[in-house]
Parts: sequence; structure tokens; C-alpha cells
Amino acid sequence: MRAAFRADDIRAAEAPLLAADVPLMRQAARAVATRTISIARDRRAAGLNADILVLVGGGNNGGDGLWAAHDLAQRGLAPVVLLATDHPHAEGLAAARGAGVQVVTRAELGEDVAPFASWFGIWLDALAGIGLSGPLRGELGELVAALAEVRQEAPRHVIAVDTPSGLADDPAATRAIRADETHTFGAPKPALLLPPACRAAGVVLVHDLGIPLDAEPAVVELDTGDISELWPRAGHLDHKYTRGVVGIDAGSATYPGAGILATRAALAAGPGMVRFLGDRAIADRLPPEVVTAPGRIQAGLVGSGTEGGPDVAAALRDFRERDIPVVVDAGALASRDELGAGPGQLVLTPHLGELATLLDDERAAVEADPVRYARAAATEFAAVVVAKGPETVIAAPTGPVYTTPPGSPWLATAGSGDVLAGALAAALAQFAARQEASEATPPLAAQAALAVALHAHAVDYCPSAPGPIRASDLADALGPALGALLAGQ
Ligand SMILES: NC(=O)C1=CN([C@@H]2O[C@H](COP(=O)(O)OP(=O)(O)OC[C@H]3O[C@@H](n4cnc5c(N)ncnc54)[C@H](OP(=O)(O)O)[C@@H]3O)[C@@H](O)[C@H]2O)[C@@H](O)CC1
Ligand SMILES: Nc1ncnc2c1ncn2[C@@H]1O[C@H](COP(=O)(O)OP(=O)(O)O)[C@@H](O)[C@H]1O
Ligand SMILES: [K+]
Repeated sequence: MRAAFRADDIRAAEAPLLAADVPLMRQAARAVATRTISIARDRRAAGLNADILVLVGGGNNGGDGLWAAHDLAQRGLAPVVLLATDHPHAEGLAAARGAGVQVVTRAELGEDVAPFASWFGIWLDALAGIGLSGPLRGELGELVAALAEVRQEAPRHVIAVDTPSGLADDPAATRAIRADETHTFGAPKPALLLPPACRAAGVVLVHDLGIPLDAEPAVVELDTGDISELWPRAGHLDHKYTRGVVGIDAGSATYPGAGILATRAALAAGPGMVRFLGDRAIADRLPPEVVTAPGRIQAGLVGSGTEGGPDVAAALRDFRERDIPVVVDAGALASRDELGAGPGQLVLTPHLGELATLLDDERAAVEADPVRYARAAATEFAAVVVAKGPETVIAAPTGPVYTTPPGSPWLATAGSGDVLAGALAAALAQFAARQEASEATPPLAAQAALAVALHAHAVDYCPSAPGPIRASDLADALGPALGALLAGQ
């Protein structure tokens, strides 16, 4: 699990340490310098340009860069500082100069700044960090835009100091120099874990520097370790009804496969029973352990492989009236009258196009800021929203936004969403059963995130991995993937 905190919360948490003269900047700079030395060594060994340019702005982020340049010079390297401010961190600048670091100013370079920067094979981006006030503006904005272009031209290694400059709280901010790795201090910032900004951060490495963070996280990223820890396990005294019963009404004459895939996925993801309550013709094609008789269920799935309509709306109404968690997928998202406040907890699973339709907006706008739209839909429909895309974000009306490490792009295959829907319903049924047994369970959004993480992890267990996968293999792979995680592998 990784938790991201807003800049203000990180600032508040570091304040007492700074007041006690804990040398956070020196520690941060050392971490960056140590990593830079190893990158430079590797690039040199590979015959690549290993000259180091440190991009330095006016605040403490620039201070980190200057101290890192100092540390690098002391370790025998020859970094060059590009000073993009007229009010640099004075102590850091004196230290860098004292260690013999060459300093070039933005003003000296004038129009030549881009060609100058292109000489260097390694960039440390210390222009701005969590002191950012709104979107990048003015000269710093122009510099970042120019360097972002240069960065694309030739292979070079970019290390972002704390954040790629220009990214902090807002995941929709995208003007930044794309980093290969971001060394972030205290804790990740929201934009480092959320799309689309996270695509500019590269690998995010956290140096906590002993900063205690007890604010509510803005973002929680759940991974396979959390599945191992939190996914319900069958206990000695369990029987099938205490392990969770899933009800599925999915698939249609046009898309029967979706009902089959969702059901197979639900079977593989660990519940005590799966009831298929949809189209009889689909029921005949399901594995023998699927129960087609009506009866009690602890979570439902409706809509995968349907185009909506009165029957789907009726199925959604029926599931809701049971006052259980209900996964609302594909065609069921069009049943507007059945969404919103009412009995049962809804988990909506739109891809970004469906999310745009739900909110009467353009797909491009949603792609540019999926988190905001997921939260807006969660609020409007009083639901958990699983906004599916290259990175999936999960939002409830309040509380942290959940996400998972990005999944394999091979997940972008027809039927993959149906598999996720089945896994989600299975997860919700198992957690609901645990709740009935008075056990503590994670919030609904976290339960959903665990299913999203399992779905992505199961790719590795498909017979064709690491190549392209088929959704039916993915559905069956959920079982072995989950089994290995529960066994601690
Ligand atoms: N937290 C921790 O654990 C630790 C924190 N530490 C470090 O401190 C950093 C925070 O430092 P900070 O508060 O001094 O601000 P910072 O990020 O350097 O930004 C200020 C610069 O950005 C500029 N600027 C701002 N907004 C702008 C805009 N919209 N558009 C354009 N420019 C804008 C602003 O310009 P100015 O207003 O000065 O003209 C100034 O140059 C933090 O990220 C981390 O690296 C570590 O040392 C130790 C551990
Ligand atoms: N580029 C990608 N990288 C990783 N995961 C992806 C990518 N594109 C789509 N996915 C995932 O694949 C699934 C596709 O679901 P969906 O769009 O409903 O497809 P379908 O309706 O064909 O089943 C979602 O879980 C989504 O997050
Ligand atoms: K930075």
C-alpha cells in the first residue's frame, strides 16, 4: 500500500522536524545524489552520455537540487547547475559553489537554454516541488515546456526531485518534464499516483525521512500485498453461505459471452457460491457448479454484456431492493432511474467513455481528469465509481481516492471488463459475508480496489503471459493468482 498526501499535509507534518533542525534537505539531497551516482555509473558503462545537469528553481526544491549538486561534486562528479531563478536557496548555492560546481544562469543562456540542456545525458529536475501554487506559469512554465520537448528528442535519464516540477496535488496538471524516476520525500503526492499526471513521474521512490504523516491520505494505492493481507480467507468453520454468495444477471442474446466471463471470473475469485440469474440460454453454457436457482445473495452484478433496457433496469431494481452491494456494469449504467440514493450500495464500473456519458460530458474531458469525473459521478449517484482505463481510479463521494499499480496493457481486450465485473462482485460478496460475521472490513472503495488489483495481477497467470491474453484465460487465472497471494507467494 502506498498513500499520497496533499502538499499542505506534508508541509504541516515536516514543520516540527524543521523546527527541531532535523536536516531534511540534506537527507533528501543525499538520497538523490546517491541514486544519480549509480545512474551515471551505469550510463558510462553502457557508453551513454553521463553528464549531469541540475535544474534549479527558487524554493527549497531548488535547495535540494543545489545540495545534491554539492554532494555529487564531493563524490568526484562534475554536475552543472542551471539556475532558473534570481532568488536561489542561498545556503545550497554557497555549498554547491564551495564544492566547485559550475553554475550557469537562465539569463546567461537566453535562447540557448534548450540546446545547452540537450548536451547532458542526466537531468535532475529541482525546479519546483510542493511549493507550487496552481498550474505552472510565467518563465518557469515556459522553461518546463521547452525542456519537456528537448527531453523527448534524445534518450536521457531524468530524475525528478520530489515531483516532476509542475505536478503536486492536481493529477490533471500535465505540463512537466517526463521523469524516468521520481524521488519523493515524506510521502507521494497525489499527482504521482493518479492519471494522467502519474505518467510523467516514472518509477516513484519514496524517502520518508522519518516525517510522521497522520492526516487522511488523499490517495491510497492498493497492491498485491494488500490482497494477501485483506482478501477474505476460508476459515475452518465456514460453509458456502458464510463465504459469500454472488448473484449475477449479465449477458444478452447479442453478448452472451459477457455473462459467461463474468460468472467464470466470480467463481474463480473465491466466493462460496455463484448464482446466475440471467438469460436461460446463457445459464445452459455455464460450468456445473453455477447455481441457477434463485435465493439469497450477498452481492450482485448486473449489466455486463447488455445494452440496458427494461429487463436490465428491473434486475438492478431487484438487486438493490435486497439492500446488498451491487456492481452496475455496461448496459445497466444506462438505467438512470435505478441509480442514485436508495437501498443497497452501488459500485459503478464505467470505462472513461461510459463515465463521460453518465455525466453528459465529452470523453476527452474525462480522459484529461478522470479523478475529478469519478468523484463527481460518485457524488451524483451516491456510489463507488470504478473508472476503468489504463490506470483505474476508484472514488466514493468522500474519503481517499483509491488506485492500483498500472496493469498490463494486454488487459485492453474484449471481455476484460466483464471479468473485472465478476471479480468485483465476488469480492463484495465475500467482504459482505465477513461483515455479517461481525468482522472488520475495508471500505467499499477499498474492496473494489482489491478486486481491480487482482484482475491486473491475474494477467501473469494466463497461459500466454507475458504475451497477449484472452479474457476467458484471465477469468480462470484469477483463482491461481489469488491462491498464490493468499499463500504469501
Ligand atoms: N516535505 C519534505 O519532506 C521536504 C521538502 N523539501 C523540499 O522542499 C520543497 C518545497 O519547497 P518550497 O516550499 O520552498 O517550494 P518549491 O517546491 O521549491 O516551489 C517554489 C518554487 O516554485 C516556483 N513556483 C511556485 N508556484 C509556481 C507556479 N504556479 N508557476 C511557476 N512557478 C511557481 C516559485 O517561484 P517564485 O514564487 O519564487 O517566483 C519557486 O521558485 C519540496 O518539494 C522538497 O523538494 C526537502 O528539502 C526536505 C524534505
Ligand atoms: N492500456 C491499458 N492498460 C491497462 N489496463 C487497461 C488498459 N486499457 C484497458 N484496461 C483495462 O481493461 C479493462 C477493460 O474493460 P472494458 O473497457 O469494460 O472492456 P470490455 O467491455 O471489452 O470488457 C478495464 O479493467 C481497464 O482498466
Ligand atoms: K521538482
